[in-house]
Amino acid sequence: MNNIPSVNLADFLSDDPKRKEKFVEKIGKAYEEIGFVALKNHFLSDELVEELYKEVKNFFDLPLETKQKYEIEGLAGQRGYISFGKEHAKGKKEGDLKEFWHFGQEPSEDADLKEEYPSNVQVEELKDFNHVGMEAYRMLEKTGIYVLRALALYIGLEEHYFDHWASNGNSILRPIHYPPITEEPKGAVRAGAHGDINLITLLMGASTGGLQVLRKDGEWIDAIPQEDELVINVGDMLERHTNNKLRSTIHRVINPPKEEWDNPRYSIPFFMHPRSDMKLDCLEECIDEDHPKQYEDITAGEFLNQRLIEIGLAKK
Ligand SMILES: O=C(O)CCC(=O)C(=O)O
Ligand SMILES: [Fe+2]
Repeated sequence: MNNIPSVNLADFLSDDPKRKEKFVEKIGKAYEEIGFVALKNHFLSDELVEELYKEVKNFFDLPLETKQKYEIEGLAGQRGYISFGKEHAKGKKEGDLKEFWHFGQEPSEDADLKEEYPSNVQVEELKDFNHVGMEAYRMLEKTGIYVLRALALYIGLEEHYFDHWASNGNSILRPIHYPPITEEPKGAVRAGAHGDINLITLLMGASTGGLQVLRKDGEWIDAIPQEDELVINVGDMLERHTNNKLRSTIHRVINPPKEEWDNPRYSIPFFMHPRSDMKLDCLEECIDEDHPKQYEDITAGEFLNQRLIEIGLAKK
């Protein structure tokens, strides 16, 4: 059952101001309540999604020694391959039952950010892997910018408030492979309960099931979108910036029942980060007598570094 609200980006892009306004209200309310929506009419074509899955599956099918060539020390897991079991949810000791890849930002010439972002790691064995990944990256970034515009309006900010911070931001596209489960996982799960670090996450592949979201009443519910929908949720950076008005909801990926252990799972989240110098200080629009300021001032870069240490990807 699909328990998360579904919204249609075509409403936001429509010339009819009423449709646009309705989209803003619906997505804003959903993020105050459950923190997740399913989005239709994003900018990823079916062909691109299909090609990306093909490349991603081919990559994870490569021999482990080949994949390990692309696991590069000193990048805090921010680019290239991250091996099985390495990442764990904040506060949990068991590693998640997953291996993954990170594509990072390739900023436009005029953005003056070349020095700041490490280069992407190029997979020699698969000639289309990198360019297909980056094409999807750009379409997800474009989709995310519209979602952030809707949220800016909902909060009472100027519509384009996030544009500068999120375009050429430090976003990450993360294809994940959850391999078949071959032995009793002893406390480990495909993805332990966590909130995402970033502003918003756009997730492809949740239609295969396994993703669960923690509702305010403490109940875990399945979040299973239609095949053509992206699941989009608010992350900790946006929760913090909006002084808890928009919620970064805890979610997890559960292990399947034993008779389905043979089935691998693939999913592809896009973690939309701002530029590192964005201040995440609680917005004045979100502070009043009933909602006093909840967080210390911090930049996106500082917040990310703290969190990468807490989840096992960066060293102190
Ligand atoms: O695999 C999924 O469906 C979700 C993964 C996730 O929540 C994450 O990587 O942050
Ligand atoms: Fe997540």
